[in-house]
Order: sequence, then structure tokens, then C-alpha cells
Amino acid sequence: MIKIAPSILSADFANLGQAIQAMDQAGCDYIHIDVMDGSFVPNISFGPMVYQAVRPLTDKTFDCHLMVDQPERYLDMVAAAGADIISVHVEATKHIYQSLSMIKALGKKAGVVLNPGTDLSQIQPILHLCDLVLIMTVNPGFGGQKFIQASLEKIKQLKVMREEKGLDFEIEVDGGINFETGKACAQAGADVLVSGSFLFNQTDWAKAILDFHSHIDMTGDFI
Ligand SMILES: O=C(CO)[C@H](O)[C@H](O)COP(=O)(O)O
Repeated sequence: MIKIAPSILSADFANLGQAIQAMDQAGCDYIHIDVMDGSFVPNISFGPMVYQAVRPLTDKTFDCHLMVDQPERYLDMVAAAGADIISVHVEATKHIYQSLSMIKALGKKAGVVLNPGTDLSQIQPILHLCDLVLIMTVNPGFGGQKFIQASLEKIKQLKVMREEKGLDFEIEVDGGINFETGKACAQAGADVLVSGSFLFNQTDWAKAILDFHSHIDMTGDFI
């Protein structure tokens, strides 16, 4: 079944803990937490100390998206602070093989992320190290942007690559995800939908998560 990962970038920061607990109760699968450094992306968000503060509030998987240059510098810290999946941008490091190996050595699931303009060929040599591949469906840095339709072809190609190589990493998508774009991504091959502004703007989060599932159920071929 498709997994739903609320991006807490769209939460009310004055009540961050409550928002995470409410999404947990609403039935989400992962909690997606963006770490932005103001350099790799033009925005600044949460750091390891925020992970540490909210970690005791839920048992859900913390899905850490590192939007930072030289992510190797932060792997120890986010791992110790409670991240379960740690994803690094292939564009942010000269040493992607080493970064993924370090994440694995820390006992965490390793993910690689591709910006919309990055070709899948960039990650071909390291796919066997990945538990998750995150396809950005907007340019990273901000919530509330429009889904980039060309991402669908990339998701389809990645699914084919996974089958051809006999691998089992999850395919995650992030940016502009609503019921329609989420359904299209699931049809293309996505396993995990990150949703920020659309999900947080719904009045009933539990219903919205169920609705994500029912929208995707309707197609019948990926549940
Ligand atoms: O990584 C991100 C932006 O860089 C996000 O996870 C972002 O929060 C997605 O938000 P939305 O669903 O509103 O597009």
C-alpha cells in the first residue's frame, strides 16, 4: 500500500509537537523532516536539535531529507538525534558512495535524492546502496510549489531500473503532491508520497490520509 509522509515544513511551528502527534494519530506512515542549510537551498529549516526535541513524541519513522551541502558533516548528528531514514542529495556531495555507506554504518536506512534537473544516470552506480530514492517533483527549498509533470517519466524509468537490477528500494516523491498528482505518481511507480501544504491545509488529516489511499485504490493496480 502507498505510504503517506507528511512534510512538517508546512506545520504550525509554534505547535510543532502537537502537529506531529496529530499526524501520527491521523495514520501517517512516515514523518518527513526537511533539513535546509541556506546554501544548498535558499531556505533554512530544522536541524538535529529539533529532531531530538520531537523524537520522544512519536514512534513513526523519521524520514530525514538533508538539503545541505556536504551532508557527510551532519550524518552522525541526525542519526543520533533520531532519524530513521537519512536521504542525501546526489548534487550536494562529491562522495555519494561514501555518504550512503556512512548512513548504513550508522545503522540507518540510506536514501538518495535527485533534483528535477538531475538525470537518473547519476545514481545508477549507487542504487544497490539505497533503501530509498527520493525524486523531487519541485525544486527543493520551499513548500507550496507546483508539481513538475516531467517527474512522472523519471519515476517510471526508476521503477524499470529497480526491476531490471532486482533491487527493492522505495521510490518516494516530494513536492506539489495532492490527490491528483499523488495518484499519478503512484501509477508511475511511487511507493511513498510526501505531502506538505496540501495535507496540512485539510481540516481533517485522518480523512485526507484515507482519501489519498482511496484515490489510489481506484486505479486498482498498485495496492
Ligand atoms: O522538500 C520539500 C521542499 O523542498 C518539502 O518536503 C515540501 O515541504 C513539500 O511541500 P509541498 O507538499 O507543499 O510541495
